[in-house]
Amino acid sequence: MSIHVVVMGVAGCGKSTVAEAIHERLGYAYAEGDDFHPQANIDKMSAGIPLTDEDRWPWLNVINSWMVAREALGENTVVSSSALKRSYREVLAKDVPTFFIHLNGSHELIQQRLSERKGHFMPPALLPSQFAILEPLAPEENGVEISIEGSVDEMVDRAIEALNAYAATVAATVAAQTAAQAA
Ligand SMILES: Nc1ncnc2c1ncn2[C@@H]1O[C@H](COP(=O)(O)OP(=O)(O)O)[C@@H](O)[C@H]1O
Ligand SMILES: O=C(O)[C@H](O)[C@@H](O)[C@H](O)[C@H](O)COP(=O)(O)O
Repeated sequence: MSIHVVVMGVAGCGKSTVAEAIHERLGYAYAEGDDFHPQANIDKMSAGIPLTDEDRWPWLNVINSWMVAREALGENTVVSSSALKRSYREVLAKDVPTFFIHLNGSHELIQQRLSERKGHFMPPALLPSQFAILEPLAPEENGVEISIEGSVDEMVDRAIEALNAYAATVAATVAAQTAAQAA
């Protein structure tokens, strides 16, 4: 069983930064969720208009298909995707065991990091609309929330520690299944 990670949270929380670090440190196949948006979605966000559920379903399905294809190849994956609502996460995790890492921080801190980011289509003015629909992980969802406070290295270390703990539970499950089959 492969491991599939979605790094989630509002625009500017650090998803791409953390997902790339997981790719670099652990070798998981990596995709930037924004790269799967149709041009119409990019145009809409660039114009300062929040996406609707209808805009997001096809995008979420394409990301899910990418993960499902990698699962079939036995690859581990990490993808950045805002995954703001539980219903979005259900689409992302369809037919593939998915671990969500929610990067959480204050509106003020994320606004500041967004306003300093250069060369990105997402206007900082859309941040309130992202917080407005954000549904944090429920206890029964497969994932963890980590703080984005501190340096990039501190944030990445927290994410990798959480992922390693999850990977250990997956390995233990696989070992138990293998032992049961051999018995
Ligand atoms: N812990 C951190 N400390 C300082 N700057 C950060 C930190 N995490 C991310 N950043 C910066 O904040 C901005 C948003 O991060 P990014 O990874 O692009 O977020 P997202 O992919 O969620 O939109 C980027 O300019 C990034 O370099
Ligand atoms: O569902 C959405 O409204 C968008 O996907 C949004 O959440 C995402 O954040 C943008 O694609 C901006 O990209 P960044 O998150 O990288 O800023």
